[in-house]
Formats: sequence, structure tokens, C-alpha cells
Amino acid sequence: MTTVEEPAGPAGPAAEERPIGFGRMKRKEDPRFVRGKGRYVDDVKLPGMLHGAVLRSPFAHARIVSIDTSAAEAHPKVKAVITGETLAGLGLAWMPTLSMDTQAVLATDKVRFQGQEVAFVVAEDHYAARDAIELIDVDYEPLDPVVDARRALDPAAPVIRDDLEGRTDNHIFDWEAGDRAATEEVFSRADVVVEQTMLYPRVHPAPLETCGAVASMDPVDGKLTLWTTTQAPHAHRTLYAMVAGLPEHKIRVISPDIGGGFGNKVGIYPGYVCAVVGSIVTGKPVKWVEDRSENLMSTSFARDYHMNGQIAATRDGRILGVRVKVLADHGAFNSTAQPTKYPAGFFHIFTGSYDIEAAHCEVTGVYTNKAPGGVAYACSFRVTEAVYLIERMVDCLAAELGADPADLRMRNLLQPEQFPYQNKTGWEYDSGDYPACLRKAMDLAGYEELRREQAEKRERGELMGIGLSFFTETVGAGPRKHMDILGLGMADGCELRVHPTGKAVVRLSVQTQGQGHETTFAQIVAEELGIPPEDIDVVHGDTDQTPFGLGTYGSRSTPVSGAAAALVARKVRDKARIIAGAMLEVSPDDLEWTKGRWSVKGDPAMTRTIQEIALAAHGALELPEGVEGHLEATTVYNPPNLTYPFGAYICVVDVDPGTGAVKVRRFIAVDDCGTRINPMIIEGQVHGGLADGVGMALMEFIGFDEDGNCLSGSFMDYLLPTALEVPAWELGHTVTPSPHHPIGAKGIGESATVGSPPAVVNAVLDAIGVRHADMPLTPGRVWQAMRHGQVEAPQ
Ligand code: PCD
Ligand SMILES: [Cu+]
Repeated sequence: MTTVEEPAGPAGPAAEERPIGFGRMKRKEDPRFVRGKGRYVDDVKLPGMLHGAVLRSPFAHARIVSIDTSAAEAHPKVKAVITGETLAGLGLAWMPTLSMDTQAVLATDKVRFQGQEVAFVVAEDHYAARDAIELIDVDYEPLDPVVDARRALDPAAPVIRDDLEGRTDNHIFDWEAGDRAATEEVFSRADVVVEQTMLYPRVHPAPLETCGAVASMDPVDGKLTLWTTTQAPHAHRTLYAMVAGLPEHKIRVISPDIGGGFGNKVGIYPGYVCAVVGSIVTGKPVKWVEDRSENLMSTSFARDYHMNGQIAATRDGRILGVRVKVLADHGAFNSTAQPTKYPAGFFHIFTGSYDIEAAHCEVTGVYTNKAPGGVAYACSFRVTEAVYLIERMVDCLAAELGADPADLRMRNLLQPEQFPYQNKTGWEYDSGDYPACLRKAMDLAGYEELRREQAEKRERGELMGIGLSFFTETVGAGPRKHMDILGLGMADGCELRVHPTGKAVVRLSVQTQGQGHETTFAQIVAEELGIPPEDIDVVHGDTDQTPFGLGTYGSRSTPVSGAAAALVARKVRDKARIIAGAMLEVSPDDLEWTKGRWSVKGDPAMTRTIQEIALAAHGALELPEGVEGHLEATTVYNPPNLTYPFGAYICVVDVDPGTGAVKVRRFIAVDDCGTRINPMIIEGQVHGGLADGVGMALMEFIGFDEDGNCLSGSFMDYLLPTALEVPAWELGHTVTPSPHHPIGAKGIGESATVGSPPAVVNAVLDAIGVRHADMPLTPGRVWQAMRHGQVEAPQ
């Protein structure tokens, strides 16, 4: 890795600092991880615990004629067999989805995708449970499946959701944003209009740890404890309370260490509900952990957006307008994750980073016989699709105009003085200096030199490509005046307590899955209070121990919960000021704060450290009227706006003309996430996201055959990139603090996954001189594209 422009201390740029506050610091959680001492859901072992396994549908679409569970029930180690019928008796056969649709927990009438949950067996051990599901005899009557979203609305297409009353087709929603008339007007006066159809294929978050749960219903006090792989423990608890009718205070959701989430662990899966029911039925704790194939085939996919884009411009390369039509494949149940008001998430951020006169989009969602989902996989609710669309369209326009893609972008980027910028579909971008960011990426890449090299190589028949992308994200959902998930406002609570000896504990409503919150949130409090991060314990992932909040996804932890942590620390600091005033026998107004201490203005010797103040707050000191003892505070943060991280990426590839194999030779990423809490963690986040992006652009794809069989149910078929497929990343950054965030930080967790796929695709297409080919650009597809021009992705 090359890091550009880190302050180069005597020990070199990557050296660890020992910051009391922001800075490069090793992760506090890593000692336990590198020693193999992490504690994941599958590590939870309780006395008398039973094991569950799910029987899944072999068909994509079939009517269930009958289910015979007698042989499974007769298995000596089986304790319970649960079917849709059992659940229907409890009113639990169906559950609400994050998009206010319903989803079968266990199928009763029909199966609607291959891998759908049909029955749940609880047995003494995992092997017996897996053996026993083989003993269940289900009689299916196969139906025609709808596999291709483009055919879902054919009048002749079978109706997938005949469980929904009055439903006669596979249509879910139509949604639009922007100004249709204004967009038509700019298109009518444009010199050039370029149109391109493209698919953002179905991909999967594929975290290393699959999903699972251990449910323990205490038959004595009626309390349910659920250890589960969730990115949003509090929201899950509220939903369990609403769906199962259990009292919320009698539910404890614990999310222990999480082995990657990436959006896969936002929703509630049937397996979790089955584990709960299994525990209620047997009176014993029940563990259910899915295997890799179950994770890939049945849990939330991402993307599957069929997009048609049009971009209008003047002959000299001024972009005037963009319009898009999207057909969104939502699978068998609409369980996409996004704020209630936005059925297409934040897709309408597709005007990207450019100063555009008008824009309009229409999105139609349809059901197909595929796994449900549409989750925000490293994507703040369809931002990834939006960035891909606009960054591909800009390259198509450059090709049409014969313009250099960097020049064309530079020419149309928003200018620093335009912020805060109201875009044409209703978003207010908070801050940015886009041209400086792009310039920096071009300098790091040596852009002009690369173009010269490319021209020389072309002469010799060698295929080298240079691809750019410039992205703006919208993260930190969200302002509760226009955002909620299933009616829950998107605010986050935070509690901070400083113990008498000056050590502190901060309790968060968000949940780390590997992002390093135990470190960065301690750093935020350290920055505000001057208590060293190692003296601050970060508690999260347990609803009994943390304040309510909506959890971690859409890179919202730093923008929302990070703000709460800073503000709660400021509350404690304010209280410490009053106590310091009493200690020093001066008015609090006469005190000034320097990190870690309150001192008398003009008399620095008269001072009290935060640790001394903490002790006094718990001691015999006479406190001023109205001041309670102890040193602690709570807060709830409602973000006034989202934050808008951005970045400029440049990818250099070499394509083998004989085989179509793509080698990513260089990748330059300049990110701006505002104030940087921990540069080392930020670099780690960017590295991971870039690898993710290369994977999606070149390898990853959930495919189906025409019968709806999932062809990507293992890591032999669903290809994740490894160190062999990725280059040594070259990173740089600019810093434009968010004006409305207490510490000026914006999210970073998803930036690289959002921004990198178009850079890679643009590079490959630049190398082979083809206007468009759909991801993933596997050697076969590239080879085909070289011979036949454009290539569309299969289903
Ligand atoms: N300025 C700044 C920002 C940030 N930071 C840092 O970094 C991290 C991140 O952050 P953010 O951006 O805020 O984010 P969050 O919320 O925390 O997280 C989330 C994300 O994160 C990412 N990353 C990661 N990593 C890991 N390791 N693992 C995981 O799983 C993951 N996932 C992914 C995803 S996908 Mo979604 O869910 O789909 O919506 S969303 C997401 C953290 O630690 C923090 O604090 C800093 O330092 N600074
Ligand atoms: Cu997305």
C-alpha cells in the first residue's frame, strides 16, 4: 500500500501514533481477533442447547401439495419439527419485511424461490437436524417460474404473489423523482443525446460469517434472549416485539462479534424466527447457523437493477440533463432495505457530482422467483447503482464526443462555491471541493503520462485501459423529518459515564461488524474529553446495555452515532466545568478548556484534569445548587442532513487480447470523508471496499438458469477477489469537513465499494474500445465484447 501525504513523522508515514483523540492508532479490538478470541454467534454454547436446520425448496416456483414430517419426527434425536402450518397456528407463518411487504417464514401455500424455507427441525445436535430434514417428504406441484425481470410484467407471466389479495400481476411499485418536463426541455435543446442500457447484476454481500442465531426463551421469567447476527439490535428487538407480540422489555437482543455484515445482516431472516419458535416449543435454547450455500442462495442479495440511461449535452461537452428508467428485480418478497418513503432507496442521487440542469428517473419494482433482498450491500440504499449509472453514462458521452473522460468530468464537476448544493432531485450536498480531489487523483496517477503510455501500447497492439470515476455518496440516514424505517425514526442515542477514577464507558446504539468502532468511538470521546482512548470502554451490540438507535448500515455510524458520541462528551465536559469551578472556587465562566483539563483563564497553574474532576464529582465536594453528582450524560442525535463523502478513482488495467483476462495493474483512490478520526482504519475501509469493487466489476455474480435454479450457491461459483486479483492500492485524500456534523466527519465505510466498480469497468472498456458490456467482466465476456461489441449480462 502507498499512502500519500500522511504527516511523515521520524518513523515514517505509517507509524502508529498514541493519540488522545484523532489519529493513526491500532485497533483496540484486534488483540482478541488476532488471537482467535473473538466471540461470534456460533461460539455461543448454552447448557441443554438444541440445534436447528432448515429444509429448503428445490424449486423456484411450486405449489405445496403436502408435507409429511412423520419420519423426521420419529428420528431419535429430533425434538420438534416446525412447518408453516405450525407457525400459522401461532400467527407467525408470515412476517413483515423492511419494505412493508410480507414474507413467508415457512412456506404454507407455495414456494417462490429456490432455497426458500419450508420446514425447521430442532434436534439434539446439528448433524441429526441436517439428517432429519432429509426425512421430510414434501409433495410439490411445479409451476412456471419468472426468472427474467424483463418478462415479469408480461400479461402471460404467472402471478408469483397470489397470496396477496386481489393481486393479478408481478408489479410492486412505480416511483419517480426529479422534473420530467424540465428534463424533456433540456433534452430537446441538446446537441447530443447518448443512450445506454445496462444491468447492475445481482451480487451478494457474502460476509465471511454467515447468518445465525441462538434463541433462549426462559420459561420461568418469560424473557427471550437472542444472540444474533444483526447490524441493528434495537430495531430487531422492536420488530420481534411487534411481530411476535412479545413485550419489548422481555426481549434482549445481543449481537456479539460480527464477522462482516455488508448489509447482509440488516434484515430479519426466517431462520431467526424459527430459532425463537423452536426455543418456545422445546423450552430449550436453540441454535441455528446457516451454511455458505444457504447464505448465498437465500439471504438478501443486492442490486439487480436494469437501467436505461440517457444523457444530454452540448457539442462542446457541457452536460445538460440525465434521465433514467429502471426495472428493479426485487425477488419473491419485497424485502429491500431503505427508508420508508424511498422504494428505490437513494437512487435519485444519480445526477452524481455534476452541475446538471435537469434530471428525472422512473423506477418500477417487480417480483420474480428469486431470493428476496435488494439490500444496501456496501451502499447507502441504491447509491451504488446510481453512481455506476452516471459514471458509465459520462464515459459513453465522452466516447460519443471524442472527449477525454477526465476533461469531460473536470468540465462538469460542481464547483466549491456551489455548496451547499441543491441537486435536481431534492438532495442538499453539504460540502466539497471536487476539482481539487480529481486533480489530486490525476497527479497521483500521472494521468497524462498514462495516456501517452496507452497510445504507445496501442501502436503495438497491447490493450491498456484507464478508467475514471468520480462519486458523491449520501450517507448517515437520516433526518427524521423525512426518513424512517418501518416507522422508526433514524436517530441514535448515546450514553457516557466517567467513573470516579477517570476511566469511562460509552454506550452506543450502533453495532460494529469489523469497522473498528471500539477504537474510533473511544477516539471521538478522547478528542472531546482528553481521556486516553485506552481508558474508554465502548459498549455496543446488546439491547440491555445500550440506548435505542437504528444501527449500523449505510455508513451511518460515524455521521449519526459518532455525532451523538461527540455531543454526549461535550455535555460531560460542560458539567465538568461547573464542578471544576467549585473545586477551584471560581465561576465556571472564568474557566477555559484545553484538551483534558479546565483551567482558570490567564492562570494556567489553577487547573483541574478531567480525572480529578471525575473523582471530585463522586466525592465529598460541595456541589453548586442544581448540579447533580457523578459525571455522566445521555443524548439522542437527530441528524439535520446526510453527509456527502466523495472521491476520485482511477483504475489502470491490462487486457490480454488472446483470452480477455483483465489484470488490474494500478488503482488510485482519493477519498474525502471530512474530518478523519483514524486514518489507519479509514485506509482499511477503503482497501476492503476497493477489493469489493474489483470483485463486482470482474468476478461476482449471482446467476440463475431458466428454471430459476441458483447457479452461484458456493464460493466455487460466486468468485470473491483475493490478494491475487487486486493491486497494491494507492491512496490519497482531501479533507472537506461536513459543516453540520459536530466533528465534521462524513462516512467512509462504503465509499470504495460505491466508487470503484465504474472505474474498473470504464478501464476495461477503454482498453478494448467497446462502449458498454455488463458486469462482471469475466475473461469470457471481455473476449466476446472484443469480438461482438456490446455484451449483456445473462440472468
Ligand atoms: N471520517 C471518518 C469516517 C469513518 N471513520 C471510521 O471508519 C469506520 C467506518 O465508519 P462509517 O463510514 O461511519 O461506517 P459504519 O456505519 O461504521 O459502518 C458501516 C459500513 O461499514 C463498511 N465497512 C465494513 N468493514 C468491515 N470490516 N466489515 C463490514 O461488515 C463492513 N461493512 C461495510 C458496510 S456495508 Mo452496509 O451494511 O451494506 O449498508 S454500511 C457499511 C468506523 O470505524 C469509523 O469510525 C473514521 O475514522 N473517520
Ligand atoms: Cu445499492
